[in-house]
Amino acid sequence: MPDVSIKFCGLSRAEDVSAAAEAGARYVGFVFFEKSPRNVSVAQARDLALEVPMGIAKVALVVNPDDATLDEIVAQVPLDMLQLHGSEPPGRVAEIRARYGLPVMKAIGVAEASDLEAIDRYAPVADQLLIDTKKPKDADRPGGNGLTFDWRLLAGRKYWTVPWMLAGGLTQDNVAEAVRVTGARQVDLSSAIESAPGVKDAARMKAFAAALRD
Ligand SMILES: O=C(O)c1ccccc1NCC(=O)[C@H](O)[C@H](O)COP(=O)(O)O
Repeated sequence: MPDVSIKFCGLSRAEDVSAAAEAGARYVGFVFFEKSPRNVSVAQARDLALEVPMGIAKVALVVNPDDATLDEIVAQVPLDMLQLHGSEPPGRVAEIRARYGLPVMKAIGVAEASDLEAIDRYAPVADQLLIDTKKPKDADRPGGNGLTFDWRLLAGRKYWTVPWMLAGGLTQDNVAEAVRVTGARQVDLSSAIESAPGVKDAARMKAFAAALRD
């Protein structure tokens, strides 16, 4: 198994941060999206971020944010990256990257081959891409739905001009296969490390990391 970096997303308690660090996460994500069971306030995110050990990147996940929202988050929360998980067009991604001077990861939702065309549009304006399952029509959030997409869509893709992460329904049982099929060297997940919606579980984080290591 190659070395694969893990991002655990949607942490909301200090013990989640400790568990993520202990499991070997290289990124942790804080979700700013009111309809999500993982939603955190700016103050909560700040407290959590201050608990994150050096060397683990702190990522703020936002959905079609306006400048006022981002101004507040960036001013209050010590961050290493912004994750844009809405329908932000490439120009807005570039604008956010320039305005805040933070690396930006743009999420791209995939359900079919044509969705991959977005990779070429966003790679020039983002520092990383997050290739995630496309939001189902009836879902009330654009990510974190615990659903996979057809990984074979990425199988033949050799050239990526920016680093990328694979996401969408990854679990301790399927991640080795997902990495094998797609060639991903970074993975992101949320649902499979929860014991209930929004409640992270230390044992599941550990088991997921072990599945990638062993
Ligand atoms: O997790 C959320 O609640 C969420 C809400 C709004 C936008 C994005 C959201 N999550 C995005 C992530 O980065 C998830 O980790 C990613 O979609 C994978 O989630 P899962 O399929 O649950 O592992």
